[in-house]
Amino acid sequence: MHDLKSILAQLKGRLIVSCQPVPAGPFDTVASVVAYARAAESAGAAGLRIEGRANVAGVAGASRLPVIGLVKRDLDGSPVRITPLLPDVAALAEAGAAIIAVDATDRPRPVSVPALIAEIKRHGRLAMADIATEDEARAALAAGADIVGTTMSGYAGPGPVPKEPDLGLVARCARLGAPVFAEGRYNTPEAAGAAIRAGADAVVVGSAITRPEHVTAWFRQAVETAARPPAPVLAFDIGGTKTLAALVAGRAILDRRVMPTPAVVGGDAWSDAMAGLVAGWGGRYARAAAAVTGLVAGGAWSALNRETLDIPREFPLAGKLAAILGMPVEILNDAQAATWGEYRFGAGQGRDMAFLTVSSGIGGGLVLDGRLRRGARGLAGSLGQLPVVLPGESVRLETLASGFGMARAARAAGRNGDARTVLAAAGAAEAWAEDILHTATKRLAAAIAGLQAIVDPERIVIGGGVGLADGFLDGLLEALRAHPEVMVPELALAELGADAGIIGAADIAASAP
Ligand SMILES: CC(=O)N[C@H](C=O)[C@@H](O)[C@H](O)[C@H](O)COP(=O)(O)O
Repeated sequence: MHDLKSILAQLKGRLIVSCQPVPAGPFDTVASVVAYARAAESAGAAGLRIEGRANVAGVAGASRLPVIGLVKRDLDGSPVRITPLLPDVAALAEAGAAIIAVDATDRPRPVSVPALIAEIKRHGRLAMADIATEDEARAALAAGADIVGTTMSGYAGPGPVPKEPDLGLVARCARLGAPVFAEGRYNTPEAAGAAIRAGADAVVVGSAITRPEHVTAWFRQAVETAARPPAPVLAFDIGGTKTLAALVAGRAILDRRVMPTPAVVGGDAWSDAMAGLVAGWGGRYARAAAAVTGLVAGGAWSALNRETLDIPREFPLAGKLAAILGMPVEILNDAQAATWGEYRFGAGQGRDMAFLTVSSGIGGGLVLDGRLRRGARGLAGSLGQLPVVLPGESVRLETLASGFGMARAARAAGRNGDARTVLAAAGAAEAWAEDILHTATKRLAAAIAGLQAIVDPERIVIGGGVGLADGFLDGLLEALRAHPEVMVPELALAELGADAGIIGAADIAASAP
């Protein structure tokens, strides 16, 4: 009889190694599976996950660790592969599995999940339910499962398999109160540790330890992608007034075309205009990207400021562009794309950095630990949206300190002209303009000091037509003097100018696996 409590106590907070060689590969023998199991045991693993009756019997005879047994079958008429049939349960129990894993996803199957779990219990073994959703976990527990495994997350739906493990599902299942084993794509020690912190009782790791073919492919792909000479990428930059298309290789722009952004975004006329803009470029690129004004999250595009561009709510831009171009299109916010461009090829190379573009509006982005941060809603780094509380009102930083904001202040002072006029007049020591510049830079400096306090980047890169104009950086540095020295960042001017967004977007698409 296998005692749930003592086996779970043995596995609690420990590593379980799944020894499942690539089918028909050089390690797909009982002897190799046993060798993997013994190596895992000698290195301190607390449990093993083994596929197939013969492998389970071999490992049970060679190791003292508890074995999670399963049988994979490819059935006609059902996508369920992990222990879908009742006779396999008996065979695994007889071979020495202490725990038997079954696919417990809500999909067409020959034998119901409750019937499989009852069969496992009948043989006195523990039932591990491999699920993909919290609802499936609830149903399996209600049917008597002893352990929930997040094994099937990412494999039971229609979409592509994600790269990262599903820590959110681990956390949600942990709240159900039953033992949870995190499993599936825990490919690094960091991810495995994160699973325990998310509430997992144990972590099952397979490919990263026992499938050298997979690990080799990960490294090969990373090395070859990094070594590849930059192939041209088609990139769009969709702004409030103009839409730019370019063929980009690394930081070089090979070709470019521009058109006014159509007034109505998303209709047939817009699709035709986008297709027309890149007509004749077919065959010159194999990847595509778009940097856009507004918010981007999960392939959808939304307006952040309806005055800049009136985008239909949650517009499926990635899908629409993919249909026009006939290939997947990476989409991202334009300021975040420019941040990545400056990080890869410009003033922020190789360091934790923030980027701020001060032009008609104010946008921004963050690169931390070599990764562009997009944020849960696509907002990360949007410093222009920072609320500024003034007596009696609350407005956003962008409304006050951007090019439009400075031009508005000039009109209020009875002057004509845009932000550049203000900067030129301030340079000539005209008091009215010095006043406006001082007010704008003072507000921006406060936000920048706040950003330094929150993120503490090594460098903040300033770009945008206003940010790069003569006199602006000096004004900003002057205004920063009012803040404690530790909150005054290292500032640098952007190096890629107006092309930063299109270069950054193209590079993100180029470096995807
Ligand atoms: C979805 C499915 O069939 N998963 C299988 C379940 O046993 C195995 O192929 C996985 O290797 C195992 O879950 C461990 O995951 P990873 O190899 O990602 O560490």
